[in-house]
Amino acid sequence: MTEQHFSFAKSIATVSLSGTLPEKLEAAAAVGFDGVEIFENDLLTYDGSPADIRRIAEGLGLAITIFQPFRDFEAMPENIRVRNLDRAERKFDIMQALGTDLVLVCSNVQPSAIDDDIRAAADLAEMAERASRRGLRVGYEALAWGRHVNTWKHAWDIVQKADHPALGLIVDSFHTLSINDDPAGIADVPGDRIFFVQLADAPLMKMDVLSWSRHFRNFPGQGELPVDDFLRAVLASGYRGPLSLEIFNDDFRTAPARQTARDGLRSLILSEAKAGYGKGLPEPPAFDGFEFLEFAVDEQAKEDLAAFLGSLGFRHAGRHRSKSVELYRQGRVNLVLNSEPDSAASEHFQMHGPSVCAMALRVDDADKAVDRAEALLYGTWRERIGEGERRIQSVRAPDGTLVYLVQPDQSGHSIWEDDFTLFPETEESGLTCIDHVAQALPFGRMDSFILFYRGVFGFVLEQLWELPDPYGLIQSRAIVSPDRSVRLPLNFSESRKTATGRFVSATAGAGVHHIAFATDTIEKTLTSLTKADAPMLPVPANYYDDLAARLGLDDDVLSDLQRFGLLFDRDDQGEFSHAYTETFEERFFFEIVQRRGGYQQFGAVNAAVRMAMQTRLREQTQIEDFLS
Ligand SMILES: O=C(O)c1ccc(O)c(O)c1
Ligand SMILES: [Mg+2]
Repeated sequence: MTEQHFSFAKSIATVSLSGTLPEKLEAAAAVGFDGVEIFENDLLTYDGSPADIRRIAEGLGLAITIFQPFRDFEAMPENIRVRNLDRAERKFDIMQALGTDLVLVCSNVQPSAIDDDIRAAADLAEMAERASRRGLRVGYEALAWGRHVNTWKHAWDIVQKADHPALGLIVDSFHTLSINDDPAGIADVPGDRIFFVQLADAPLMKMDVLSWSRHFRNFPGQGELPVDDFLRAVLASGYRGPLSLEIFNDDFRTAPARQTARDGLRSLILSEAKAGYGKGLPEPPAFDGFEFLEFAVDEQAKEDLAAFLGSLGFRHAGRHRSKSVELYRQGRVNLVLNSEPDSAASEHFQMHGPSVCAMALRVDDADKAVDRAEALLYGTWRERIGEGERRIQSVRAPDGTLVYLVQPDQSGHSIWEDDFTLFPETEESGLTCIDHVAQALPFGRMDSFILFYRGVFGFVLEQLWELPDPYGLIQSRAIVSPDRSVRLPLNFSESRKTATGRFVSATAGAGVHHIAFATDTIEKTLTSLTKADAPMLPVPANYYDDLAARLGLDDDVLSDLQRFGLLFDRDDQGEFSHAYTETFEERFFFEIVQRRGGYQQFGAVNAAVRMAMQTRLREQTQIEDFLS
């Protein structure tokens, strides 16, 4: 085995998972972790002995990698110093019962702590000496909010001053990266003097670092800290101990433990591979937009949706050779309506009603992408196919929906030519391709989806938006392929009454809640949609007054926008005009967009208007239904 293939032991702190202590251990073991950090609080609230935990862990094949934290120890006034050393001896007893040899001492946060590195070093040396007599070791970690010690370098200085073989350094990516401290120098610490490595990411937020750390950490790859740079520096030191996830996160505390644990292991596999270790991963594929979207429908929904799509200029372009599957097409947009009984689509329909059950992306190499998904523990799926039909590979997104990967075939045929009877072309309304597909996620699932799209596909995370719905806030964040041919805004809401919240309840889970089609001639497109009686969402006149004031638009530009019912946005890069349809059966809707210049956003400034209009229409319909 070459050095590059060295695989690190993978560990997770019990604080990262929900449940009782045995439940946490079971979840960690079930998904394949090698070890766990026992967080003292989880032990205190467990009504068994440390020896019981040791037995459970052993039975599950889990090592106890560390016991933590031991707080407010070093450089205290003399009377407390003696008490602290006694306290340490009691914790050593627990460690021996647990069967772990390492304890984490985090830097003192007490106001009474003395600012004296020599005292701190002497105290830690004394603790390490006592630990070593019992075959135990002590690791010292700088908390970002430590009273006097808050950088890895300062902690390392003290460890060097203490100069005891049973005392080493512990580094934690969050504490270093949250205060913008440079991890590069960790590469120069001798690897065997680093006793333990903790990894955590976090979204960038403006708040005090203690609250940020205690509530918003997430797994590497889910946040915005440069954890990869941190890990590269740490591994350059020669460290070969465990990599351990230590995540304090309010959502993780409530989410099912196995689901969280599996994401954690994925995140470690990914981090290790990016640092050049472990089994390695195939590169993500290159993308070329959406090949199709598939809707799960029954006979009635198929008829209604086909009529809706017809008003948007889609033509019935083909029928599957062996299944009850219809193709609607315009430009490069392919929409598939699947009512085949006994299929993945019908299963989706049973659970979620009429909705998008699969998304297909064009890639250069589907096999490679599926291999990468499998290496990251994601499910894959191959549907039964008829004679001579193309087998399309797919991976399962965190909500269970399929993401198909379509690569160019050697024959030069498209999947449509291979699997469908195609009908002659007719007139269209100028839609060219799918611009973006927006999804509504159940609350608390954003991190899982981000890890999936970033990890498997190498997508890039965009800015977070807070969109005011009439009944609550919606958080929205797009994730896009590096070439931007695939754009996926992801929305979630704490309130069940917002458009996103209602969608999640109505469809029993995550799903596509709108699909945006691109056009190069939006006014012509809207003219033909109006002629076809497409149910477009009206825009209130107030919107245009505000737009005029905000962007200083010419009167004739403004009156054109208003005439076609267009929303508008502009940034340094370019301009964006867009319009929405009404909602199909309270479920999903469509958007028509035109980008000009280098505009890359999604018109988030206009989302509030859209949601207010949707709410009004919905309430109107409810009243009419009630009266009729
Ligand atoms: O938030 C804390 O107190 C805390 C404790 C132990 C750690 O290892 C840590 O990173 C943070
Ligand atoms: Mg830590």
